[in-house]
Order: sequence, then C-alpha cells, then structure tokens
Amino acid sequence: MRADFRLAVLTLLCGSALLGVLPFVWFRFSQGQSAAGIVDLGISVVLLGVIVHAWRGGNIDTASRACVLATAAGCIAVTWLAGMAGVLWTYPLVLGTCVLLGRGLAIALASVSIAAIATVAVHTGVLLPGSPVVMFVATSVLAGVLSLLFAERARMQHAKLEDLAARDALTGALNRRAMNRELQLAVEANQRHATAFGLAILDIDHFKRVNDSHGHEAGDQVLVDLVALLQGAVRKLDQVYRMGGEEFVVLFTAVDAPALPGLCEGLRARIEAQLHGGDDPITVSIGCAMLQRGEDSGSWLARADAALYRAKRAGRNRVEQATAGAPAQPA
Ligand SMILES: Nc1nc2c(ncn2[C@@H]2O[C@H](COP(=O)(O)OP(=O)(O)OP(=O)(O)O)[C@@H](O)[C@H]2O)c(=O)[nH]1
Repeated sequence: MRADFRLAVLTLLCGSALLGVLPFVWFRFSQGQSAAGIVDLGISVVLLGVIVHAWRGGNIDTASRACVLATAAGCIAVTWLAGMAGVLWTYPLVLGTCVLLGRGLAIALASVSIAAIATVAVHTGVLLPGSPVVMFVATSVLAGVLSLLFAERARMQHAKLEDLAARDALTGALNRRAMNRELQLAVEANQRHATAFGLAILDIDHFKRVNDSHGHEAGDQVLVDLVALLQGAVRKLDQVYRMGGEEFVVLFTAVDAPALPGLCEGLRARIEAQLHGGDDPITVSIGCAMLQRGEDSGSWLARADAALYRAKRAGRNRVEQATAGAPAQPA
C-alpha cells in the first residue's frame, strides 16, 4: 500500500464504500426494499471483486475503472432510492475518480456523475432546484478540480522519483537496477514474442591510468562523455546502462544476430576516434551476446562477460562475441 499509491487509493475507496454499503444490504432486505437491496448487493460484489483483483496482481487500470463505475452507479442508485446518503457519497467518488483515472477520463466521468446525481436529487426532491443544487454542483466541481490538481502533481512527482531511482547520478545513464529489470522484460518478450535481443558489455581499457594521469574529475568526464556518445550512437529502441565503475551495457532490441558484432565494432571504432581522457584516446573492450531461446538474464550477461574477458586478454580495444550454449566462467 505504501509503495503503490493507486492501489492504496483503490483499496481505501472500495473498502470504505464496501463498509458503507454492506450493512444496507441486510437493512434493505429486512425492510422489504428488495430493489435497493439488490442494488447494494450488486455494488458490494463489484467492489469486493475489484479489491481481490487488484491485490492478486491484476490490471490496476481495469480495477480502477470498475471501482469508479461501480461507485458512480451506486451513488446515483442510492440517491434515487435513499436520498441524501447518495448525494454525500459524491465527494469521495469525485476524489477517487480524479486520483485513479487519467485526466481526460476522470473529467468526463466525474462530470457525468455530478450531473446525474444532481438531476436525480432534484427529480426525487432531495435537493431543491436553484441555490441548493447549484451549491452541490459547485462544491462537487471544486472538489474535483482540487483532487485533479493534487493527483496530477502526485503523478508527476512519482514519475520523477521513479526516473531518479533508475538513473546513475554521474552519467544520467540507466543504472544496474533498471538494467536488471529491463533484461528480465527482454527475456519475457523473447519467450512470448520471439523478439531478438542482443547485449554488449563495454569496459574502458586501462581506466585507472586516466584517473592516475589526469585526475578523478577527468575520469568522471570520460564516463559522462562515453554515455553521451553511446546514447547518440544507438537507436531510440536501444538502451544504455551503467553497470558499475567503468563498465556499461547496451541492450539492442529487435536486432539480427549476424548484425550484433558489426554494431559493437561500430561503437568501439567511434569511441576510439572520438573519446579522449586529457589528450589520450580512450578505447573500450566489448563482449557481446545474443539472447538464446529459453536463456535467463543471468546466463546471458555471464556469456557476454566471458566474451569481454576474452577481449581484454586478447589485448583490449576489440570486440569478442559470446559462444552459444552454456555460459563460460566469467573472470
Ligand atoms: N573517475 C572515476 N573513476 C572510477 C569510477 N568508478 C570506478 N573508477 C575507477 O575505474 C578504475 C578501474 O580500474 P581497473 O578495474 O583496474 O580497470 P582498468 O584500469 O580499466 O583496466 P582494464 O579494465 O583491465 O583495462 C579504478 O581506478 C576505479 O577507481 C568513477 O565513477 N569515476
């Protein structure tokens, strides 16, 4: 609940609506008001279903829409059947709608709900036409606008925090945590849709010498420049990650297996030609590997890492391709 804001709002809105409605199921039937009882029962079942669906890892967007639609239908029905109780539920309904749904859908659904509840309330005499109904609509719209502002701000902050947590502070490249997550997604996409993925591990050659000769700040600048160069060199579809220290990973999406070594060779040559630490050219060694059918991300990385090790041992500033089959032992 703390980690997932929408799940928290969904659970609170559905949970409190459920607690509010459930006693009335028994009450309505005991009073012989079967129509109202059936409406309350239907709403309770939908709300319970939404909570169970969301907590079992189901699609939170679908659960949110179902929650909002059930609560809105409930509000309108309860206003029709029980009067003021339904009208007062408009405020949590509007808040939940704005927090749970995207802006366009939230504005549309909240407007329809407010208009429908106001119409039913006037029709049944719960609200008098004129000033009372105008006040109801005005306060509901205000609640909606404030909720929308709050929800938009929370969404922006959340997106910013997620982005910060996924990036390396020095270079701005995606970090190892993001890489692990996305390699896993690549493995799943490969299993489901046979999308071809390749990865390259790049390690700067003799980077210690850059730090020792030109200082740590110059070393940092090399890392920043390398990421900018890589990001400019790969397609939008591909991603650059800083794995740690002076090691980087490029994930190639929808790449042909025979093309991978050539792409890596292009990156290596470009780095050698364009990247400098002080006046010295910077070179990288690269190990690359295509994801094999049925392989997990750990084995994929290990094969690329073993190829990188071979590139280092063979004299550096070169590309080595991973062998297929079981991963070789990394250094
Ligand atoms: N400036 C800077 N240096 C870093 C950073 N992270 C790691 N390093 C340095 O990277 C160097 C890596 O050294 P080694 O592992 O010996 O590798 P190398 O000198 O590149 O040699 P080879 O990889 O064998 O070619 C160390 O000196 C680390 O201090 C960083 O964020 N900034």
